[in-house]
Amino acid sequence: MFETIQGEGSFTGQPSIFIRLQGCPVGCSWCDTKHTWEIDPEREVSAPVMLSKNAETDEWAEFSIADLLQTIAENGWQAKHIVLTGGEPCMVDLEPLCRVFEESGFSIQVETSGTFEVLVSPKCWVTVSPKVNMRGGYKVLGSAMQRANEIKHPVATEQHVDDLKALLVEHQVTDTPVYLQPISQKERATQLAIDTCIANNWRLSIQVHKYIGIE
Ligand SMILES: C[S@@+](CC[C@H](N)C(=O)[O-])C[C@H]1O[C@@H](n2cnc3c(N)ncnc32)[C@H](O)[C@@H]1O
Ligand SMILES: Nc1nc2[nH]cc(C(=O)O)c2c(=O)[nH]1
Ligand code: SF4
Ligand SMILES: [Mg+2]
Repeated sequence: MFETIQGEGSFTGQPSIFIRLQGCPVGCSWCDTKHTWEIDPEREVSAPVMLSKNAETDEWAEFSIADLLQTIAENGWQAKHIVLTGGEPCMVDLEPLCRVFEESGFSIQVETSGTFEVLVSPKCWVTVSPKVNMRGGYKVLGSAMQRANEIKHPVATEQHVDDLKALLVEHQVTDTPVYLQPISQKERATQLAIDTCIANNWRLSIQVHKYIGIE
């Protein structure tokens, strides 16, 4: 859990509190958070120890919703926007968490692969980053594509663009904003994303935090 600037998608630039949930079975080869994949019982630590970490780690801790709110208050964090990410946050029913945070005056956003049912509050902003043919064998759910407030697709090859176009047709998505996000700041991927955004009237998401060296 950390406070930073949202670096992706339509909330780019928004001070945000990130809550990174441990665990993801989707298996994207280029995933930039592979340390979140396994929930290894031997890597469990206490909540205070988890919060003291300032580098990527495969350690994890259990937090109650009250613990999360207390952490925000204790740190004096001023952001009013919460980003639930991971790992794959939608392996959990996030609705109770959304409700408590919204009652406390926060807006909520979830970053998901769309491979699990999206259980969130009606007001939660849902960013679906659909995954096609990843190692874990999961498929993007139509219900996630329909619920998406934005679709953010990582690209490095023409195949990634074709995969996205096929998904948009399959799930009849026409009005949702589409972002292309170059995979791992590669120059060719960035050029492909720029050209494809212009050709399709889509938007570009360049993971701003990685260019300015923040979390
Ligand atoms: C690490 S994922 C966690 C949330 C969820 N599992 C998902 O995939 O949306 C957060 C975002 O980072 C994107 N992402 C992961 N690795 C990336 C990389 N190497 N380059 C660009 N985007 C990446 C994902 O597609 C997703 O939009
Ligand atoms: N600054 C910042 N913005 C982000 N937007 C989505 C992220 C993620 O890992 O889900 C992320 C992240 O890790 N850091
Ligand atoms: S679904 Fe998200 S967290 Fe899981 S492997 Fe893919 S990018 Fe990483
Ligand atoms: Mg990230």
